[in-house]
Amino acid sequence: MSKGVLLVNLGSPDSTNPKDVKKYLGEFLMDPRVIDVPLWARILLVKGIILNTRPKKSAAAYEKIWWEEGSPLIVISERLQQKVSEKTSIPIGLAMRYGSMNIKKGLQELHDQGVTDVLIIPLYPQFAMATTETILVLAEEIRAAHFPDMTLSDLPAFYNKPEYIEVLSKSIAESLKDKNYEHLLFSYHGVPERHIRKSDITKSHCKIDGSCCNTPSKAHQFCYRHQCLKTTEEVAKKLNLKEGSYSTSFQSRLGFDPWLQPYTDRTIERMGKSGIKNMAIVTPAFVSDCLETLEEIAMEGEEIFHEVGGDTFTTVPCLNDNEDWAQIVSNWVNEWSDQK
Ligand SMILES: C=CC1=C(C)c2cc3[nH]c(cc4nc(cc5[nH]c(cc1n2)c(C)c5CCC(=O)O)C(CCC(=O)O)=C4C)c(C)c3C=C
Ligand SMILES: [Fe+2]
Ligand SMILES: [Fe+2]
Repeated sequence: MSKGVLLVNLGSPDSTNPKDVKKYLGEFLMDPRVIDVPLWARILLVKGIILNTRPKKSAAAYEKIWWEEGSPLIVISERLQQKVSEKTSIPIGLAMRYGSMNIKKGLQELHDQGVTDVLIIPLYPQFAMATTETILVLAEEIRAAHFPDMTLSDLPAFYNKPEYIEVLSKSIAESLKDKNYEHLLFSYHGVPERHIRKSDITKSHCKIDGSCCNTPSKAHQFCYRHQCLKTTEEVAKKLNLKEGSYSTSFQSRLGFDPWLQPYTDRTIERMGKSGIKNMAIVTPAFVSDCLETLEEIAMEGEEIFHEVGGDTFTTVPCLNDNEDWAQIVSNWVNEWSDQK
């Protein structure tokens, strides 16, 4: 058995050209674990409605954050891959769930290096059907069809691992050390409430109310809401944040169904209106900065805050290729590769 690792992130379009953005969004939004409605309804919604209007708008947003080397999410993921490779002794591959750098290519590259035993690391701290689950299901389908002699295992969600909480807390503390802020908002990517109920393995625990996520349950192994709230709680403990000086919200909703609440844009607006002049925001559902952090939060979020009278709006960068973070991922890889 020869071991290797595949880091997997979400993906980005090949360029900011609306045609490339349309192709990418088509693949992403036709995923039944992202837009989880019957196929006919998904085709109607995605191909009939969303893809006729959204690609142009999204392309303009990507244009604002795109780097000379390409998509920030991909460039940052490549930098992390490089650092992890330097700290480990087995092949470290990188793939994206959607777009050109796909999982099949990633597994093929590892296969070509003689790897037969692969650890998949979904680059998401919290489990979600639309992220971790879709990666693992697709990877297994590809393995069965193209690499039958390979074995796959995966790193579970790390939302509450002490070493992750430690590095996240340290990076927040460092980026806010000279900043003046009255409130720290933890903004996570949202999901439709329906996704939480679907992922409930007990079929009865998740009520999406004030208490279910704080009541111990085996449902929490796959509950995105519980895991986001837990990440906030653990970081708040570590940083000694005072009750009331921080809160959690959910961003990036799409469509008309209820998504996890409170919504980030409305929370920012409410904070400005309530007289908060200086706020800071951190986005722990993302390990790499991307469209959703660089444009939706750092640009649009700041604009909303200023419109309602806010003064300073500080965004904490994601962990990206932070040395401590690369070291933690490398430690996870080394622990796994040292197992018999
Ligand atoms: C943190 C994990 C993510 C979850 C959960 C998630 C769910 C989810 N997303 C959409 C729709 C869109 N997301 C888009 C961008 C995007 N989403 C994530 C992560 C999660 N999504 C990332 C990292 C990114 C940025 C990619 C990049 O290239 O930088 C977009 C595209 C941009 C836009 O038009 O706004 C869409 C659309 C749904 C429906 C969903 C469902 C649970
Ligand atoms: Fe998303
Ligand atoms: Fe819950």
